Amino acid sequence: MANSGAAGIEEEDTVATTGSNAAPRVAVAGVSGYAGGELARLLLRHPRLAGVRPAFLGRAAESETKSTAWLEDLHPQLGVPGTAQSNPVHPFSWEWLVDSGIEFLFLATPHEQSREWAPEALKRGIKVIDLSGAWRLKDAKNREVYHLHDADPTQAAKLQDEAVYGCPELHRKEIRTARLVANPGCYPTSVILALAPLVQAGLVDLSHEIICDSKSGVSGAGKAPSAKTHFMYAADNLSAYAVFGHRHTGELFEQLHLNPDQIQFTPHLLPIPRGILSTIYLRLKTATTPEAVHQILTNFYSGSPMVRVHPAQQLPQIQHIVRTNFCDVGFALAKDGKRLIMVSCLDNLLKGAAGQAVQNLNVMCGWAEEEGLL
Ligand SMILES: NC(=O)C1=CN([C@@H]2O[C@H](COP(=O)(O)OP(=O)(O)OC[C@H]3O[C@@H](n4cnc5c(N)ncnc54)[C@H](OP(=O)(O)O)[C@@H]3O)[C@@H](O)[C@H]2O)C=CC1
Ligand SMILES: CC(=O)N[C@@H](CCC(=O)OP(=O)(O)O)C(=O)O
Repeated sequence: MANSGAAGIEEEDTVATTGSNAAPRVAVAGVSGYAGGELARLLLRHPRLAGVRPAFLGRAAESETKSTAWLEDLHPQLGVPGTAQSNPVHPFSWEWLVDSGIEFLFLATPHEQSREWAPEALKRGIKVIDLSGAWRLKDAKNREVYHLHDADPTQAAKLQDEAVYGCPELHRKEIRTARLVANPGCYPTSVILALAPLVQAGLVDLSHEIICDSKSGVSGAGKAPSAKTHFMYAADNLSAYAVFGHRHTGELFEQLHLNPDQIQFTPHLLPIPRGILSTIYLRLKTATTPEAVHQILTNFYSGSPMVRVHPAQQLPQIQHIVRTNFCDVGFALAKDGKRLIMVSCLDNLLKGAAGQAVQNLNVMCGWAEEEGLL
């Protein structure tokens, strides 16, 4: 799996290895961010990567922000900077990545940067798992919300066709052989995993709009402070935002094969650091029983270790999934057997971002999907 090595490169300037060549060499760009920090934590303790240290990259050397020398300066929870166990952060450089024999590049970077870097990586034979929204949407209309610019639109269109939406529970087979995996958005992961089994089974009465009411902790907005994430606004508060126009709506249309008349999505900012809870209101075409709904969900997720289906009426809670890679899915069915409320919960930085990205790496490498995530 691993490349043969980096001929002519100084030992300390490349990815540090500890002897084994069996593990692939992986790198994280955007490691100073919230999702990048979680990726670093997961990759450093991943059992399959024990022989080869992951590489961590900051911005390019010539960019305005100075790259920090140690990962542990950026994320002190990972250890003490400057010790034998600490990890260097390299300035972003294609030459360095190629010379270091990197095979998988995680992009925990803004959408525009990921749109530019993914083709560059693939050109150099490096597979990409992109955490941004840059490559998730097949329909150009849905993508407009990201205002992406392509240096080579023809090549970008080809790559967009090739990109695989990185929801292993739906696209495991395609992810296995993908070169470019577009990790899903945090909100869409929670909504899609709750709805897909029922929508795919054709059980949902789509003459009634599906209403998705989602609430996210503040880390969903990234580390850059803003008026919205300011303590004085976010604390002791609950607010709806991006009503009728959140950029994640396109992912729901495309992945659930629904149109704007059939599904409505409203996000809310919750005054907690991390976690998402989605409450989804829908109607079934014919009256059914809680046991039948539960059976459909458990059948759908029987081979999916990261989704936990709750028994009827036992609704998931954020406390139970925070700092885990699980998505918990539960439901309550009204007495009429038709009005159904689905509730799903996940950690936006894990199953909603870094954890799902590592899950995708596991699938691409043919490892057990949950490795390094339990
Ligand atoms: N937070 C979340 O819950 C989720 C985030 N995502 C996506 O994951 C990606 C990362 O998110 P998150 O960690 O929250 O974001 P942060 O804002 O916390 O971190 C962004 C990272 O990108 C780097 N960066 C910013 N601009 C550039 C640039 N021009 N070139 C290179 N690097 C750059 C930053 O470096 P520096 O420190 O130098 O500024 C930082 O490392 C985003 O695309 C986001 O949409 C996806 C799902 C959930
Ligand atoms: C609370 C909060 O602000 N959440 C972010 C979404 C999280 C995210 O990063 O999703 P993408 O990867 O699609 O950007 C938002 O609503 O914009």
